[in-house]
Amino acid sequence: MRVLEKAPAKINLSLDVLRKRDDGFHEVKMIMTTIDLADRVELMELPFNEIRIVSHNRFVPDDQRNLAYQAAKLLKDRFQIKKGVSISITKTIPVAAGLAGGSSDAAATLRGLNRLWKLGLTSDELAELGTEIGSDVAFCVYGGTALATGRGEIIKHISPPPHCWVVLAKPTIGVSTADVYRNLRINSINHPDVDGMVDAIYNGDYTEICHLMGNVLESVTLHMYPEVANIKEQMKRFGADAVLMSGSGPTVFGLVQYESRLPRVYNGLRGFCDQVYAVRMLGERNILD
Ligand SMILES: C[C@](O)(CO)[C@H](O)COP(=O)(O)OP(=O)(O)OC[C@H]1O[C@@H](n2ccc(N)nc2=O)[C@H](O)[C@@H]1O
Ligand SMILES: Nc1ncnc2c1ncn2[C@@H]1O[C@H](COP(=O)(O)OP(=O)(O)OP(=O)(O)O)[C@@H](O)[C@H]1O
Repeated sequence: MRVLEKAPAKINLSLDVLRKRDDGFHEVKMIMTTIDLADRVELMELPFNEIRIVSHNRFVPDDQRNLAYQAAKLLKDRFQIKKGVSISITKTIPVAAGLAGGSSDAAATLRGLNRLWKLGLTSDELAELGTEIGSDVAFCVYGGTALATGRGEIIKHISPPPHCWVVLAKPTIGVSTADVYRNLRINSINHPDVDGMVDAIYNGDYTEICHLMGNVLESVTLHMYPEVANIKEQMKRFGADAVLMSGSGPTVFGLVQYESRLPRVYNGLRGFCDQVYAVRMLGERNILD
């Protein structure tokens, strides 16, 4: 039997860090939403008891370091599954980009194996398991739009943002999330208004959403990699309505309300950045059901 799952990327419309916790993680308060840029995860039963990763992307590990492998191993161990599976990952989401590509592949693997192995787990149970793999995995199990707190695993679903385009530009560098959190100066943070953003989304107020976009990790990554600041500037110059770095970066995204404005932003960025995408938001819940 064969199961296919879509694994979409996320962006953070707002990302605040409240404090460093005793377990080394940071307490966050952020708004995540799914976008229409997705990997494809294909799961196939194997006639022997092994987890096999197939990926033709040289930046993606094909062993136990792969988050999709870890998802399969977790389910096998927890539910004593003695079956093998081949996990084929077709990457579209850029790697180490701040778009939760690996987390979404892991979440897709959890959803897909739940079907393949007929485990009967709920989305909430899958999200709880996903938290053992990484902080972004719980959100990726559901997709949609959410306010995420704790270390990112406490998910409160909220209404989708109004329809608009998202232009993404990924500089050639890859960023380590752990490095970015480590270099964050907690005491000099300029906190974004995350609750205001929840209200703006609820009210479908596009202008206010643009106005309130903020990410406290930006200061760290922009300091480490000045080219990210340059891409932000260019995206603004080419006419995006609002521009922000996603997650720990280095991908920069810009919101564009009117399709007529899209070519100027997209083509402008293509001039000096290899990986540029123009996609829609997929903020509704149950897009992955
Ligand atoms: C930046 C974001 O992508 C925003 O959505 C997430 O906060 C990061 O989520 P992630 O990549 O799934 O992160 P994890 O794999 O859980 O953690 C990677 C590393 O980032 C740091 N980390 C992560 C999440 C968090 N709330 N506090 C942290 O300090 C920790 O050093 C951790 O070792
Ligand atoms: N399925 C996977 N796809 C991509 N990278 C993976 C995968 N599994 C493990 N990795 C490893 O994880 C690292 C981070 O990749 P990923 O694309 O998940 O980062 P990210 O988008 O910054 O994640 P996040 O936004 O959750 O912090 C990569 O350098 C890679 O070695």
